[in-house]
Amino acid sequence: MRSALVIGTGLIGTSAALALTRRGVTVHLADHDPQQARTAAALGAGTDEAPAGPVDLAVVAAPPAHVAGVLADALRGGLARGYIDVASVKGGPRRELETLGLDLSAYLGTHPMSGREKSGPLAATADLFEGRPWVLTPTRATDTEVLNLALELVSFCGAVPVVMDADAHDRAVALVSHMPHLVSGLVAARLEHADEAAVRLCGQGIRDVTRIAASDPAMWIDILSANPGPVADLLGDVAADLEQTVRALRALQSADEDKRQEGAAGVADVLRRGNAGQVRVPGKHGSAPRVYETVVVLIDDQPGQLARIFADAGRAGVNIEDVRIEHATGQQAGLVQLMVEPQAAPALTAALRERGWAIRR
Ligand SMILES: NC(=O)C1=CN([C@@H]2O[C@H](COP(=O)(O)OP(=O)(O)OC[C@H]3O[C@@H](n4cnc5c(N)ncnc54)[C@H](O)[C@@H]3O)[C@@H](O)[C@H]2O)C=CC1
Ligand SMILES: O=C(O)C(=O)Cc1ccc(O)cc1
Repeated sequence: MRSALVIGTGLIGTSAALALTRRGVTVHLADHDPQQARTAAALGAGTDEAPAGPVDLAVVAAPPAHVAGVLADALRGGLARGYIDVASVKGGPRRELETLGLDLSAYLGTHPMSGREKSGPLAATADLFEGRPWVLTPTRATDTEVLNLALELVSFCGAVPVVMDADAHDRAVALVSHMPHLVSGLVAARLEHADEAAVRLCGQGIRDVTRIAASDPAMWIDILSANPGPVADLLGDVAADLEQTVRALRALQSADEDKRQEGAAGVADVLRRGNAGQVRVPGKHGSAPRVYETVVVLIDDQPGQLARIFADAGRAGVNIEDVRIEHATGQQAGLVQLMVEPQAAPALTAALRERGWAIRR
């Protein structure tokens, strides 16, 4: 691929454009808000000048509700040899395009399974898609050339291609992205009017559960509007589980010992099923889930502390697989959780202690 046109230069479009530019592709940037395209160009994602002729690949990265319209205009204008979109839902935009009666052989619906809770070009990074699945939904009518152009883009972005049927994709993302998003929002909503004294006690658990609730509501209304059925079905299942859990907790308040035992069994059941589901969440780079040991280090909230810990871990020959930081409420201190292979944990603990770090259990 030598040239590309990215239409919609927000988080996803600009991230893809940055990755393509780094691989030597000439990238043209367009957005219905020209300021967004100018910002993306200023970040080094390409040029906001229109291409002189058709490009190899047009990448439509506008919100889902606009995808079919933007694609239809691009197809009619003959702007590229191949056309893809990156919208979070795949069935709706394809059906919309089909009703317009266009030849869709040069179009392929795709979805990179990577995002952030921030939007716009300033949140973009060239490595956003690295190691993440990128779903491709070809049909029998899809040109092989277009599929190959999309595979080249996925490879330039360092992502892992996954081929799926569009509707199967929409059911899958309802389960792993859309329904969890709403549940995260529902949990976070309980904090809106909570006492400040309670909110101050927030720890890593609630931070993990509510992180994605910080996303842009406008974008998510678009996504959920394009996939309401599968999300409602799953949320209905969650609601049934919630009702059962509330009944079990009420039983735990009972004076009757048998009722209390029934309640404990009900709560234990939901926790056990949660454990069974959680271990199925893939590890980083989409590999099988791994169980790491956590080494916890107390740090002062000062510049350079993390870099020093990583350097000390590197000197001890230990690879840090993952890292989390928990900030101590109201204090200039934090707890750094270093996730490492279980056999590496004792060596890391010893090496960090020797270098003066305070290790916590
Ligand atoms: N945010 C995320 O985490 C992910 C989003 N996606 C999908 O990527 C697409 C873009 O999302 P983001 O980059 O997050 O949104 P964003 O809000 O950062 O960027 C969207 C851009 O599209 C532009 N735009 C809106 N209507 C347009 C139109 N008619 N023509 C041209 N440009 C138009 C906006 O001005 C904005 O610059 C959406 O379809 C979304 O479903 C896919 C994976 C992850
Ligand atoms: O970060 C997360 O947990 C996400 O779920 C990000 C995300 C958001 C939207 C998408 O279409 C794909 C991925």
